[in-house]
Amino acid sequence: MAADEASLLPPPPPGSPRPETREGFDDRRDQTSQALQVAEDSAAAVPFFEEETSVDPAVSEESNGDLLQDVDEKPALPREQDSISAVIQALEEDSFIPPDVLDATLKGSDPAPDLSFSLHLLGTKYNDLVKRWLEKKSLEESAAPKHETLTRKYAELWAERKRLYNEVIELKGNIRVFCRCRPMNSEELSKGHSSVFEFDPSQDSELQILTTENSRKQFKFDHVFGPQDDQEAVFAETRPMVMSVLDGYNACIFAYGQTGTGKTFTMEGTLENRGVNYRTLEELFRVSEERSSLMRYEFFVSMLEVYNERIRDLLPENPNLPSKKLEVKQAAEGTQEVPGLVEAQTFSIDGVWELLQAGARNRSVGSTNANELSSRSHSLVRVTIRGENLMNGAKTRSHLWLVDLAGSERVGKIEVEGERLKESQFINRSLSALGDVIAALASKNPHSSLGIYSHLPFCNFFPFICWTLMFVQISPSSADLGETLCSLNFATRVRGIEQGPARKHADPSESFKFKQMAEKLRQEEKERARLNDTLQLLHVKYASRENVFKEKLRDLENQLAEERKARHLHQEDGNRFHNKPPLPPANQRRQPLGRISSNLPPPAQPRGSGGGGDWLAPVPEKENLPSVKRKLDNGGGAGGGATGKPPLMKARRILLAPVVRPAAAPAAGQSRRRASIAAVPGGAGDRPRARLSLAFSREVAATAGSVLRIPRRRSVMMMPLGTPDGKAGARGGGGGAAASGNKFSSPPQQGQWRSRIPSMASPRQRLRFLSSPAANRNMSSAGGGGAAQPAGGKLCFSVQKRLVVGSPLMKMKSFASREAAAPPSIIGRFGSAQRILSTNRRKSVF
Ligand SMILES: Nc1ncnc2c1ncn2[C@@H]1O[C@H](COP(=O)(O)OP(=O)(O)OP(=O)(O)O)[C@@H](O)[C@H]1O
Repeated sequence: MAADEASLLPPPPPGSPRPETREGFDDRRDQTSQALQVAEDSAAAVPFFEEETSVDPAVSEESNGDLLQDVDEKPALPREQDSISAVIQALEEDSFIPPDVLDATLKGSDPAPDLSFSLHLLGTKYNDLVKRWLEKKSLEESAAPKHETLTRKYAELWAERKRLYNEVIELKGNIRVFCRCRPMNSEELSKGHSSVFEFDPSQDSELQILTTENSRKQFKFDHVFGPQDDQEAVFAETRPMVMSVLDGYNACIFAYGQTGTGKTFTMEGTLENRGVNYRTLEELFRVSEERSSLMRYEFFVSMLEVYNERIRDLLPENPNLPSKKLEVKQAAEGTQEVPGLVEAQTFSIDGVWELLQAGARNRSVGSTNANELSSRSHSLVRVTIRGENLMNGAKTRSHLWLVDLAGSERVGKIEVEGERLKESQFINRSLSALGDVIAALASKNPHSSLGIYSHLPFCNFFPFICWTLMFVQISPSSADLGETLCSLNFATRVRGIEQGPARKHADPSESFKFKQMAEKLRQEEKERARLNDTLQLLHVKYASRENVFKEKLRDLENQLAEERKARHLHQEDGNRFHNKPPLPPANQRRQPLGRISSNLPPPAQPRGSGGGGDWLAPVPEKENLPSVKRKLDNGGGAGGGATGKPPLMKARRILLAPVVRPAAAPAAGQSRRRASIAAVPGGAGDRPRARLSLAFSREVAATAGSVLRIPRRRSVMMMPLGTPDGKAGARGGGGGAAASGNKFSSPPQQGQWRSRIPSMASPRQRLRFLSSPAANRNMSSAGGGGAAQPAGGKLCFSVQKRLVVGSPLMKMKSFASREAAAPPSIIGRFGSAQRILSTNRRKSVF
């Protein structure tokens, strides 16, 4: 046995009998190997392994733990024979063999030590297998949810990447224009032509054309490739756009330019310098391989040629048969199709080059003076990509058009005639149509171009194309300057059309200016909206307030009407006052004038020669009506003839009844405006005093529609109108003169009056009480004992109150003009309102 073979055997356990001879050892090794093989085979065959997918990891771990626990708990078997039985039983039951049982197989004097050793080895191996299997199963099951989460996340990220990628492509522009200038060829150099192409590689989107010796014309494109840029550099810029085709977007790359400027070189290239077509397919295969775990792609290549407005298949199934005529038709789902066009499926990049070359060989080529190998047809390669998402089953189908257009040179330059002239005309017409189609595409109404340019089939596909890349190929030679400028102008037009309102290539400073303007406009719009809202709110507020005011006005008018009505009734009642003036019902005493008027005395008889008798006659209307005023002027003036003064002005409110006013505040629902005059016994001194308590409500209607706010309650203390000797004798009109003198010349004191008279139910009761001897006694004692009593126990005074609203000075001036000699006495002032006592109107109260 070789040494290395011996090293493969496991070391025998300590204490185990070892064979002495090489032969014995070899036999034992063979037996062990056979036993191991049998054990492994049996382990592979037992259902234990087949059931692995149905075992719960928690349960398996638990059972594993139980097994190990059982091992610990089982007592060591003393006898070797028993241990062998235990091992065999464990194997039969597919359970873990306890290590001590295994060890026991080697102990003692076994008649077959090799068998014991083999059994031990087998058991150990078996235990290892069970342990590994359990670990593997546990790992698999714990990783399963993670695997699912990761797969889902991957799918989400992939979808997001796809969206962002295509968004970037869109932001870069749906139509991009690259310019490529080929190097000067030997013929041009030999003829001594100079290069008109100027290009700074650091400014890779600008080029300049020397139009004359001193002037240049600048052009800007998405990218400019100079003569030194190779095919790889060109494709590096193209690659990002190609990728979106795999995401299900249609795309188109076409080369445009004068004959011999390198269109075919850019698109097809050569074996050494493969062009865009080959590199694109190569890239598509590479990426599809990358995505193979998520997507499955199928690629189909078609090649066709448009020659003199006829479509020809460049990959016919049988090249020997004449090519059939193809047409672009609209499919049922609205897409454009070319029925009958061969679609060659390609499974790898290996066969693509051959395929492209075969198609290129079938192109209609001719020879002109401009370029011997110039193609007089448009060559189109269509790559169809069918994709299927392996996770959700979503399917996509997209086309990539790779177009090598015919030379764009003007007919006049090429000296052709006959068939060649016809070709040139077709070419020029189709190229001019291409511009129109692109313009329609850029004007966001690409469907308008459908069907009108069937001679350029890929134009019909433009509406379904997500993005387009145009290579404008130019020659650097001064001999081709005219054609170069034409091509560049056309490309500029294509790019300019696309730029329009698009998002790219806007001047940064201009865009910043526009952004600022837009921001300002937005702010102004916001402000305008805010002001509008405020205005609306004010309108609403104004409308609600107007309603409130209208309501108030209506209330006031109602009150005024009630007052008029009450006054009218009270004046009628006044005619019967000598008997018992009736009080209006409590609910009609809300208005102060109603209350006052309810106590009107009976009309006084004319006294004296003044004959002012009729001024006290019941006035049907308000006292400040013009008719009344005239009456007052005539009668009152005469009545007050003792002074001979004309009345100051119309009185608005007249209080005639002496009212004992309780100190308590008016109950809710009572009149808001009250005026009362109470004649009460005076204080110390021999002069009887009458206290006039004038209480005003908070609001006094000064004029219709205006409300004057005054303090809720005021009491005005006034001197009584009795005679200095204490006789408050009855006075007629002439008595007015006495009362108008110094009785009210000094401003009255203001103070709080507290009634010492028992509260009476009604003014009439109070009046009776005041007239009674008991009251006189009562008042006399209250007044200091020494006070003279009113004659006959009767109280007689005259008072007139006037409410003047407005500036006191103005009113005074007004009074002065009419009554210069006797200014009215102001007995109370509440804000801009004054209470004035005048003597030109008097009423006697008993
Ligand atoms: N960038 C370039 N670098 C090197 N050689 C170039 C380049 N561009 C064009 N050429 C060479 O110029 C010649 C004319 O090119 P090509 O045939 O591609 O022009 P074309 O525009 O396709 O002409 P046509 O309109 O006749 O098809 C070819 O020999 C080509 O190898």
